[in-house]
Amino acid sequence: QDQPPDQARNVDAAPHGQAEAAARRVPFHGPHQAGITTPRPANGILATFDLVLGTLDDFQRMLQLLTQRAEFLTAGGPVPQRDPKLPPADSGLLGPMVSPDNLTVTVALGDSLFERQPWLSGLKPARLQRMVQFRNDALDPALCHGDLSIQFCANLQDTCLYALRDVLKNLSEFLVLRWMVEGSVPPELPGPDGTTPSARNFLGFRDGSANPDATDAAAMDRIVWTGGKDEPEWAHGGSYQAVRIIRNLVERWDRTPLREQERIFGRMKHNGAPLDAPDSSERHTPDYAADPEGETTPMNAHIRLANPRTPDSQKNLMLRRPFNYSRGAMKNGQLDQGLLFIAWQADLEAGFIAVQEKLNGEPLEEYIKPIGGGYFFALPGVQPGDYLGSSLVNAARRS
Ligand SMILES: C=CC1=C(C)c2cc3[nH]c(cc4nc(cc5[nH]c(cc1n2)c(C)c5CCC(=O)O)C(CCC(=O)O)=C4C)c(C)c3C=C
Ligand SMILES: [Fe+2]
Repeated sequence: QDQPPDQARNVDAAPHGQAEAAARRVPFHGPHQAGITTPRPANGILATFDLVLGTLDDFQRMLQLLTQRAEFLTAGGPVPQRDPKLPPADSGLLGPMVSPDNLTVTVALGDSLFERQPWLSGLKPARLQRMVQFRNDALDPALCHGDLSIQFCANLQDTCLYALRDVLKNLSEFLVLRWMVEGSVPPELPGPDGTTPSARNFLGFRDGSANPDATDAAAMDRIVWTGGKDEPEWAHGGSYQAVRIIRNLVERWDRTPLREQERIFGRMKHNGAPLDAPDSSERHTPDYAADPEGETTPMNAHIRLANPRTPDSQKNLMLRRPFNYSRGAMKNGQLDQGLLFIAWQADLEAGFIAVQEKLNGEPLEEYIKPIGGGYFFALPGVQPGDYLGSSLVNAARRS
């Protein structure tokens, strides 16, 4: 239903005909948090925070407040009007009526929180650890780690920024912003043949072609959601988040022959098809068994290293949900562009870490430079009336 433009700025700000998109909601409540297997909208922010907490009560209060703000932001509604002698209730970025705009707010905890807070001792998810440097990394400490990560995704970047500012304002007592990266992806829209091509990254290749099907609940239970006796009971239904800020050396890439670019990824640039079936489509499954020496798809091609498609490599699957970022120019005159890589998995070691170890030394390294990121654990989902992380707080009270 149309909103008057002066009442709903994120409807007003949307391109003509997009008002319906601004009114769309992604349910906040459920067995798992939204923003992981839900469709990726065009914009995202990954922000991490250091927490200022004295006691477990503070932690509980912080989680309750964060849940309340996320409930409001993802559902939308009128902004309370206050006495003008007081600061306004919000930033005003979206006007007096906030539209949900497909916003998701996904909350995850970092290793440092569990290591520092005595009342969380013994409750850390089994695979959560501090990200260490891989061989091609040039990590900037100011862009790494954090006690808490919040991923904001929405149709419009204004909506993500509004949500971030709302959280900063309402939780200023507990949260200190550590670093953040804003990203975007071209909208994934069905083409003339009815199929939906994956968005392209800043190296010009389709990204996401071989992702597992996020609508397949059984596959997600296996690949994305934590469970099983290895993990503490409170953590069931969560997911490990691997975040990497990966610069793309785009000037060097743009001077690289097309054939070489395609051999580096193992896919055709124009349609994303694997090299062994160049006229097929990005959804075609490559047949590496028919190419044991790597004559068609080099053995060190990115996709072949990342997923050799053997029975054994099934355990290394993950769900990638990245955004492109562009942050203007660097002092040396190069573009500051790259991939805000975000991957979700049930087992961080078998997923991201094992795959990154296989990718170490790949030819793509000449064109990319990881500069930051961290590992986090997304809390299980929340039901109405409850708050995010209540299972952890209850476990901490029992221990
Ligand atoms: C450790 C995990 C991975 C990192 C880091 C990574 C970085 C990275 N990837 C691209 C571009 C593409 N990646 C593609 C496929 C792909 N990548 C990973 C993992 C990491 N990538 C996996 C598991 C896969 C799927 C492999 C498969 O199952 O066949 C592709 C091909 C299209 C697709 O399936 O998405 C591209 C293109 C960049 C640019 C990058 C760092 C900047
Ligand atoms: Fe990749």
